[in-house]
Amino acid sequence: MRVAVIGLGKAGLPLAAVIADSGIEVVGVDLDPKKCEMVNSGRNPIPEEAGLDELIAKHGGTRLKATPKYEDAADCSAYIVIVPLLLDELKNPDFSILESAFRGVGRILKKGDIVVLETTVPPGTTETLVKEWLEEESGLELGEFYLAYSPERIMTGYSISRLREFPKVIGGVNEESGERAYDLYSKFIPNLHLVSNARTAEFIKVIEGCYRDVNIALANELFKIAEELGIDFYEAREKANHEYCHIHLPSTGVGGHCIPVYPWFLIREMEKREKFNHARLLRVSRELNDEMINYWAEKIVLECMKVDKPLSEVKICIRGITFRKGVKELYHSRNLALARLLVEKGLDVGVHDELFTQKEVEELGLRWREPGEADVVFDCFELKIFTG
Ligand SMILES: NC(=O)c1ccc[n+]([C@@H]2O[C@H](COP(=O)([O-])OP(=O)(O)OC[C@H]3O[C@@H](n4cnc5c(N)ncnc54)[C@H](O)[C@@H]3O)[C@@H](O)[C@H]2O)c1
Ligand SMILES: CC(=O)N[C@@H]1[C@@H](OP(=O)(O)OP(=O)(O)OC[C@H]2O[C@@H](n3ccc(=O)[nH]c3=O)[C@H](O)[C@@H]2O)O[C@H](CO)[C@@H](O)[C@@H]1O
Repeated sequence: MRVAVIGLGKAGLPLAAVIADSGIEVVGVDLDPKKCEMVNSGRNPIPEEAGLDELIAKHGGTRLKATPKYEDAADCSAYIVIVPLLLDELKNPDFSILESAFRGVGRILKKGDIVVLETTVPPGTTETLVKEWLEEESGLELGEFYLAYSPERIMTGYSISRLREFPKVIGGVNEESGERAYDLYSKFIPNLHLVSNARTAEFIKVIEGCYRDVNIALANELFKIAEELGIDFYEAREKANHEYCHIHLPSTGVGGHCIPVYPWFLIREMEKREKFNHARLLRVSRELNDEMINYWAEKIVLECMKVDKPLSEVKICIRGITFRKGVKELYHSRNLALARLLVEKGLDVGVHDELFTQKEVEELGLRWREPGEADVVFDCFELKIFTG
């Protein structure tokens, strides 16, 4: 059998490599021809992913063949789709990338094939939109092909170990699809759980993100209260946490492609159904986390006011602009948003990030500054303000 993985990004490539490493032939379809070339020559385009270098060197171009053309995957019998789903400016899911990927699969779909979606989506997406796109494009009806959903639960940097150890759930749009998808995934995922249906599997992933967002909002709120009361939050947190209490870590807010996005799937769906009160906590948590940059900006300005210079001449350095430490990714980065907010306030802000070069920072429209050349340094990951 041959399996196609559609989308060789931070989530899709580790999955494709793990499937290939289990002995199955994989065709990776990605619109980016440069990425395909790299994979086929055994070079890993995601160097921060532990263990991926070895797998790509071993299977790239042999058991794992990458291509920008869907037609090259026409002789596969299983199609796993993992391309991004972003939010539009009104925070509604923008399905355009997913639609184009499924229409691509629909054009080469054959009787008996199985299709599995892994991208995080609003519950109900697989059984409605995805089914329609595939049926329209292939001329087949569900039953002639099988359709399921299994959320990707990796974390960039730890994806290979997560795929091999972390529990993974899978659910079909009907019973037969669920069973077939379970049999397929059992060949390369050791810790696999079949759930009632695709909608439940979709919900599981979304609520995991909601749990983190709400709990991080709580941690941020408690941090602010602790500061106000003159209490060391971290000391208190360490002693407060036990089996039944897990207070998360405070931050400049929640960034990345995942956690700030998923609550909106439920918020917008409840709004559509006019159930406004069903998603109030989710909405408030989003606001609290996004507003953390205002809290930190105020603290930084107060520190700048202690420097013996006019405020606009105080040299500030924002250290760390990625959405989390160690991952070169700026999507919804609150650290980057904080730097931009301080610039908008007319302050002399430079940034420093060990994952970026000066040129890359300048291309973002920001100034590069070494921490040693600043009067006030804010470390976005340590949440510490230093004076120079
Ligand atoms: N990265 C993570 O930590 C993570 C974790 C869990 C779940 N996910 C899920 O995975 C999804 C994808 O995330 P990612 O981090 O891999 O994104 P990414 O941006 O790293 O990669 C997406 C890849 O898809 C390719 N692509 C785009 N449109 C395509 C199309 N029509 N056909 C084929 N290829 C196409 C792009 O060229 C790119 O290589 C997310 O939306 C999320 O739902 C990601
Ligand atoms: C731990 C984990 O499995 N996570 C994954 C997550 O991965 P991720 O790459 O988005 O990273 P996270 O660590 O979750 O951080 C997100 C943002 O939250 C901030 N944060 C975090 C913890 C905290 O206590 N206080 C905070 O403020 C942090 O700074 C950053 O901005 O999403 C994936 C995609 O769905 C999921 O597989 C999965 O849930």
